[in-house]
Amino acid sequence: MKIAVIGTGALGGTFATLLARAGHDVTVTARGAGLAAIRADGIRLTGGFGEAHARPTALERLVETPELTLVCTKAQDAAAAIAGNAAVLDGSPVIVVQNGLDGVATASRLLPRSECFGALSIIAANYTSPGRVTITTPAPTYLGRGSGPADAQAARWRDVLAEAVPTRVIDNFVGAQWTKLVVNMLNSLPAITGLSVQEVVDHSGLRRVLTASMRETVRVGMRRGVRFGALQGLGDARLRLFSRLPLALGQALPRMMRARMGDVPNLGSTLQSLRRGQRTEIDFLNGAVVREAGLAGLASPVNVLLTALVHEVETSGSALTPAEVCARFATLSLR
Ligand SMILES: NC(=O)C1=CN([C@@H]2O[C@H](COP(=O)(O)OP(=O)(O)OC[C@H]3O[C@@H](n4cnc5c(N)ncnc54)[C@H](OP(=O)(O)O)[C@@H]3O)[C@@H](O)[C@H]2O)C=CC1
Ligand SMILES: CC(C)(CO)C(=O)C(=O)O
Repeated sequence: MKIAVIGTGALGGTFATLLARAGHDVTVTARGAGLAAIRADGIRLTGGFGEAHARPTALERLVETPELTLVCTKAQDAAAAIAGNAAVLDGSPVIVVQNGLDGVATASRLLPRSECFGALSIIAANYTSPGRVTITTPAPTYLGRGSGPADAQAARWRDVLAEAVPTRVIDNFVGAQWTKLVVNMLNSLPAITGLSVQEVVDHSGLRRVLTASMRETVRVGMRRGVRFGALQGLGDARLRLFSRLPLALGQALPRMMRARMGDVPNLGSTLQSLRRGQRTEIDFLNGAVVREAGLAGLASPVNVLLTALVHEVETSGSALTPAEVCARFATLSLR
């Protein structure tokens, strides 16, 4: 099958390489150093999905309509990346592999004639240098669209992606985006401190802040009328219970996520952007919680501060120590 991947970083590189290994005819779009590296030596993947080397066609923009396209940019780049290829993409099926709440809606707006799906990936992929990706956790990817039951088209694309990585089709994709948003509370503290996700969860003070940010996200979702979708053993009943437990007990959730992640350090995709000197996706992660809280008439002080601290580190270029982070949260009552 002719498959295009737009945005060939950590996840895009993973999908492109493994879909090529499965025998698909893969074209990727990239730019600058990434494009030059892929043209020179293809994409090399190491880690949890094994060793793989693919030599996909690499272009700045697509020139012909693929049978399936995966959009794998960070959320802040998705609109420009899709618009830049809209002339050939509109009318053909697109899967947006992205965290945050907005990916599928952005694609549907820019490609009104396309069927647009979303994929939520629990894979932890580290873009070590242009054209090089290491998988630190080989976890499943969840595919779907809308708030209803999974449909036959989603199941068809699941079958294609499953040739590359473990992929499941899910009901209530919109609710699952919220569940993934709760999981992505794992991203901001590594970006602020420079620590891995595992080190953050292992630090008692940072773990309290992390747990409070997750619980705040669940409370905002509940107030917005969200029914959390099933993802990685999490779902509506479990998350609602998590938001009501005493904070100390709630810390079992990030500990469970950490245990599933294994011990190979996971930087998270947000810290990886900072390490490459790029702006982060934070306004679409913790920032999305702040936006949704505003719409619900709720305060979201933990997510407001986490978003601000990531922007502070983006601007200063200097990480904060765990003690400095805890001091910045000292005046908030974490719950
Ligand atoms: N990495 C991970 O482990 C996981 C990531 N995710 C989510 O997946 C999504 C992708 O993340 P990730 O793979 O880490 O991101 P990366 O930053 O590693 O890769 C994104 C790629 O998109 C490219 N890009 C940006 N704008 C354009 C454009 N206009 N045209 C073409 N290419 C463009 C970037 O190029 P350049 O390098 O030139 O900027 C970069 O190579 C995010 O939403 C992330 O939150 C979800 C689960 C795990
Ligand atoms: C699940 C997690 C934290 C995996 O790294 C992720 O989604 C990310 O890094 O953006």
